[in-house]
Amino acid sequence: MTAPVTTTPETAGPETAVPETAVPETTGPATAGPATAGPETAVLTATPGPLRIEDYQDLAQRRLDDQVWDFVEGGAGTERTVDANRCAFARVTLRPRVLVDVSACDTGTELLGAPLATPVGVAPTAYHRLLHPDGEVATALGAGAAGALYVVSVFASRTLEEIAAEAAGPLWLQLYWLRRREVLAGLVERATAAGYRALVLTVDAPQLGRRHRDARNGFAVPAGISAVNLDPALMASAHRSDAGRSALAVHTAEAVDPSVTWADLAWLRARSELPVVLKGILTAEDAVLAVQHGADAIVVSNHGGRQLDGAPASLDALAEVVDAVGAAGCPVLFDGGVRSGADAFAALALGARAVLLGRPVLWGLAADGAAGVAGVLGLATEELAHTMALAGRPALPAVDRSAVVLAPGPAQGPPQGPVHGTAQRTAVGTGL
Ligand SMILES: Cc1cc2nc3c(=O)[nH]c(=O)nc-3n(C[C@H](O)[C@H](O)[C@H](O)COP(=O)(O)O)c2cc1C
Ligand SMILES: CCCCC(=O)C(=O)O
Repeated sequence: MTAPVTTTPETAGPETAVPETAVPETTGPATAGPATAGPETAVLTATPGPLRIEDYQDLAQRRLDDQVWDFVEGGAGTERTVDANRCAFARVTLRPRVLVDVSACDTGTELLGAPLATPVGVAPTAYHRLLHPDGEVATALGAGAAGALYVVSVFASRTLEEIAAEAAGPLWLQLYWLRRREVLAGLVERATAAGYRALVLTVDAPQLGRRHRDARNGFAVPAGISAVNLDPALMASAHRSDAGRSALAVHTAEAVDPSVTWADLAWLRARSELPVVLKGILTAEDAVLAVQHGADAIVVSNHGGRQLDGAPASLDALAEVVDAVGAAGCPVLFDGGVRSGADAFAALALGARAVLLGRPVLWGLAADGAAGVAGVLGLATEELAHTMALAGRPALPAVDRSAVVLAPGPAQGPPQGPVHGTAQRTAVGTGL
């Protein structure tokens, strides 16, 4: 279990006095020490708060135990799809226009009827109490402070009602198709009553991906943290640690129905008036089927490379899906590998209406609870506005395909050998 967090600044050098703690006021500027100091005065150089989203990753890694770190960072199989998500952003070139009035850049948008201050939102991720004692309530506070959409995971470790009570912005509920339909129906009812505004059905996980890090770690959800919105009887296997296998994989196999098909979507539709969003679409064929089956929105996603290893980078699938739904007017959201406002800009330019952050929000949460979540989302939004200004696109409708070139990717390379626990990933991408 992770202790409540105070942020330890980067060490500035052996002879430099570093304050004990410096809790970042979200992304506030560095407070510099005295500019000059006499020989008898200690030189105080406070290090800046996080300047890039990956700064939160560093802070999070220092706070999390190795197993939780591996659960967050890891992906399926060789993790080549995890890598592909990031590498795709390194193939983006931005095409700036000049002499455009960019004195005010507007990141505001609208999604399924809700106005949003930013098109950068929170992707559904499980068990936030692994990262911070307040769990999803802290995430909701952070998302609300940033004016961002928060998609709550069905595997949340706080109740849907607790989360809703603290949320200042719109909430959507992500669902897996549970074998026990009455549990699924109950969740839909509760979400509707608590004011959630859409149901997001994740369709890329009929089984959990083969996540070698979690299997090696015998990763299980620690006692005291659980998916409290599910029947406790459903949770036993998620807590049982066995060397060589992931308890989450066992639990998913028990809880999630792999036989669900397009035809079942009518059942969900009939249960609720809420819009239904399908998350995990990567092909034009499925995008067309989604529209035909009445999806109100689609999330282009490969689950952060945690499901089908070898699936395309999300960014490479985006234009195909946008083109396929084109005239239907079904909004397309995007996730996978977004680590900066420039990355968000690229996905928006390729046709996404909004982008969701998965791991970065968890880094912010681990680093500094609600303030860390607000910090990550605020930083991404600030960087997006900055990119819009320098690219000469002061509003989101102007962030269109003329603003980017995405060079074709190389065929994905051969596996790069075994994935080791707490492996370091190479940072690549547009990185502001
Ligand atoms: C620790 C972790 C837990 C996740 N849990 C869920 C989940 O419960 N439901 C879901 O649909 N996706 C889940 N995802 C996938 C995210 O919603 C999202 O697709 C992915 O993280 C986006 O990629 P990114 O992490 O590179 O931003 C999870 C991802 C991570 C890293
Ligand atoms: C049983 C937890 C599954 C959550 C999930 O979707 C993920 O870890 O990617």
